[in-house]
Amino acid sequence: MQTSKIKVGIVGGTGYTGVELLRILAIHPSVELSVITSRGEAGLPVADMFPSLRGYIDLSFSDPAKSDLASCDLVFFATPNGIAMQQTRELLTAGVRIIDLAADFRIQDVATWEKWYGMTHACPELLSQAVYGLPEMNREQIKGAQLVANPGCYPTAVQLGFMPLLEAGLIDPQYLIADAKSGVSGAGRKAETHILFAEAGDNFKAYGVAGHRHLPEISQGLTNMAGKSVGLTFVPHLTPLIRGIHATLYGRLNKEADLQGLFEQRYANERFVDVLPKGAHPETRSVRGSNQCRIAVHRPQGGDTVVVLSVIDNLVKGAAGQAVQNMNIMFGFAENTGLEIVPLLP
Ligand SMILES: NC(=O)C1=CN([C@@H]2O[C@H](COP(=O)(O)OP(=O)(O)OC[C@H]3O[C@@H](n4cnc5c(N)ncnc54)[C@H](OP(=O)(O)O)[C@@H]3O)[C@@H](O)[C@H]2O)C=CC1
Ligand SMILES: CC(=O)N[C@@H](CCC(=O)OP(=O)(O)O)C(=O)O
Repeated sequence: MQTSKIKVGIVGGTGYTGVELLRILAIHPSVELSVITSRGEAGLPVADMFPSLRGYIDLSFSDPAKSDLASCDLVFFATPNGIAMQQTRELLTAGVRIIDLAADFRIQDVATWEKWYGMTHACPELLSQAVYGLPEMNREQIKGAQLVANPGCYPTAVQLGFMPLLEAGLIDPQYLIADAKSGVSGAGRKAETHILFAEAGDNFKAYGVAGHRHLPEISQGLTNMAGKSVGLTFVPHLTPLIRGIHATLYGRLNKEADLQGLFEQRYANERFVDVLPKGAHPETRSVRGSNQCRIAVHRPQGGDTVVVLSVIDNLVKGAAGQAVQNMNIMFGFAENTGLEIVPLLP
């Protein structure tokens, strides 16, 4: 159990997951924020860019190339894929622990990673020591980890929804369907045409049906849960929400079971997974701004198809909140420290 404050750095403080980390860490009692980087905004007070943080954060952005990350106890990378891996070896050698919110260390098989991410991995030798940071699955390994790969947003919602069923061997692992919808903040803060208000507003579309880079990440996790290979169809959609992911998951039951009881029991001790009463339909706004995943399990008309509904806030349980949950576990803080956030309504 760590008693003094830890020094924390954030690489990528101007993006959506970066500012969400700042919102949560600004009032975390065991954290002293010491570095927040931006390549383009070095020198600018953080609160000038994000007035929501006025009175909470006095630091200015610093240039990542000139920042003293090595003096931190922990560095979060809230950067695009392929950035954290360039500095990981050096930081780990300096004794700094790392949580990467991007995908550099999420997939254990380097050939699979290189195929889906279209780049050469800078430190494949470190993959075996990276722990996949889904606490509900890997809590014990996260405790001792120096390097945590924070899960993707869709992978968090999908894996938490399928986990009880696959662990119990209740569904055919070769026939899994994840139909998932994301808010636009999932695409990040950079300017891109498809996320302009006039393109994404009042619109709804699927994308990446032929193959999205979260497919191998989700398949890897589901394979570990099932103990055998899985067949997954994953279809993401873009919705005109700012925050939120809604995953509708389908599986084929291969034996009778009390599904409601199974989910309630599996997540009974999980602070951030809420199993709703039988027949409920979780809404994205019931988790907005919070680290909660809310799940409901259905069996339409009592048939052999199980339908799981899983909602998260992509920026919190799908990114920054889960990263702080992992930090709390790594440093021996109570797992919910800084994360008791009531969702925002309406
Ligand atoms: N948005 C979401 O819902 C989720 C995002 N993620 C992942 O988290 C990571 C961050 O996402 P998000 O915050 O949305 O992205 P943004 O595009 O909003 O922000 C990216 C940040 O990275 C910084 N950055 C970009 N290139 C570099 C570089 N070469 N060196 C250092 N810093 C750099 C940018 O800062 P500057 O240009 O000022 O230096 C910016 O602060 C991504 O890997 C994303 O896939 C994961 C789960 C959910
Ligand atoms: C709506 C949207 O565009 N979502 C992003 C995924 C979210 C994300 O940030 O990807 P990681 O979790 O891998 O980091 C996408 O589909 O590319």
